[in-house]
Amino acid sequence: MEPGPPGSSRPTEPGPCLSSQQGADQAASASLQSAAGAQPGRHSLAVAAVLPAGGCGERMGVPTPKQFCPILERPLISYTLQALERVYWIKDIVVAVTGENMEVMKSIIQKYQHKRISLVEAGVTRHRSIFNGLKALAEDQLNCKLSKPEIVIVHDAVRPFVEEDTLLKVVTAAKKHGAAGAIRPLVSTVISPSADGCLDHSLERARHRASEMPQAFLFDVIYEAYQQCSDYDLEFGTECLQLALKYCCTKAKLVEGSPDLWKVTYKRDLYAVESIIKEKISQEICVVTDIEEDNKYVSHLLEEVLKSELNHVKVTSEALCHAGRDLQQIILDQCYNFVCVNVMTSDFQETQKLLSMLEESNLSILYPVVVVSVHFLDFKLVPPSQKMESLMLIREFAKEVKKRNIWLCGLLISYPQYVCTQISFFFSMDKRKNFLYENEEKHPLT
Ligand SMILES: Nc1ccn([C@@H]2O[C@H](COP(=O)(O)OP(=O)(O)OP(=O)(O)O)[C@@H](O)[C@H]2O)c(=O)n1
Ligand SMILES: O=C(CO)[C@H](O)[C@H](O)COP(=O)(O)O
Repeated sequence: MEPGPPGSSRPTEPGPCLSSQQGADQAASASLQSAAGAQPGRHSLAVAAVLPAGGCGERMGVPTPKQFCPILERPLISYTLQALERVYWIKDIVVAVTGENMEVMKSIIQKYQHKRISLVEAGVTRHRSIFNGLKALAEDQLNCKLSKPEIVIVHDAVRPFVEEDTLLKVVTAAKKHGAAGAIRPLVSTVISPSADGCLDHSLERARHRASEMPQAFLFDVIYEAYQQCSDYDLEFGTECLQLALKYCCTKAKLVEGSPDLWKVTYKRDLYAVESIIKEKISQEICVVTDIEEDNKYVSHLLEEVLKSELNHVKVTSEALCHAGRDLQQIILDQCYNFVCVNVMTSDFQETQKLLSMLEESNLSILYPVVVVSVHFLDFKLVPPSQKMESLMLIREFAKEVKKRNIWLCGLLISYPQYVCTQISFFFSMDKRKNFLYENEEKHPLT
């Protein structure tokens, strides 16, 4: 393991930023994006990623290496893999893991259905792990199913919140400059102690930056740098961009990254990751209904109420008709919260259709999906036995789909009063996070 500087920690507050990318870089980025968009799967620039995941997480102080620590019951590395594999123009993702954890990693890939992943044996330091990943991508490897990319992204397995936009920026800049990396402003000032433990000198904070990940390189540049670098570099180095500079005279372009790019290092970082994930999956609600005019009106009303009450949440409404093509897109885009309206039918048909679509999509393999099934009944006309039946029916569905990580709750609304009732109900949607994760036992079934 590479030694880190004593007492180092990640920045927690934003500071002064470097100016944004030059116009030329933006134009190059746009052209990469449009090429990718215009020709999915036939993108001319071959891009692969190497993920070092062979550390033991000493600073975290828990027996499980941090990349395998569970966040909402799913290992941290699975979130990072998801973030990368969603970017379709990344062709291969090579993950370096220790022999000891190889089987664990394989089972994670299988369980969460990760795609385009190849595994290599990690080295004893991060640089050695990265080098092993690069070797697997180099074309001189015999019997290798991987092919040499033009650009390689290097990204730590323990930085789960990398966005496509950032990846695109570093890849575009690497194509132009040979190397590129994400940076963040420093929060604390960096000082140099002398041998007697006293201050030798202090660096001017505004002139320095924290180097984060992802980084990207022309493959030939970084592979050459790793082949040439000394054992000392491999043992104690912490900066890939520096290797490209030192051994290939390639000056990396520095790209401003987002605050979420920090490296999970200490135990408290796991709590931060969990909060961010909960926040992210609470940001969108889709109101689903069928094509009946009445239902359209109701869903529109719900949408309006939700929008006005939850102004930080994106609210969409979709019809469940014609095999729900639009809805399928919403599911593909990973919305995890649904309100399903059943007005005309008394047997939760719409909800059942939605549940089938969700189950087919495998969305809930990655995160819990919440479905609120709203059912309008005119209680004056409906006998109590039918009310009970409806309640029992949805309770049974709920039990069944819970096994597949779908949280279903039902809301029976007396039709003549439904407008008032729905308003009070949607106030409580704001509490989705707490409702989901903290009050598991109180899962309401109205
Ligand atoms: N021999 C190693 C050491 C580290 N890494 C990986 O490099 C990334 C960043 O390293 P770091 O945060 O230092 O991870 P650890 O070495 O696991 O942590 P610590 O330094 O606290 O022991 C992590 O994804 C880690 O798994 C690796 O692939 N091979
Ligand atoms: O942030 C970095 C980017 O250059 C570090 O090099 C990288 O994450 C290594 O971490 P560590 O030194 O803790 O192994």
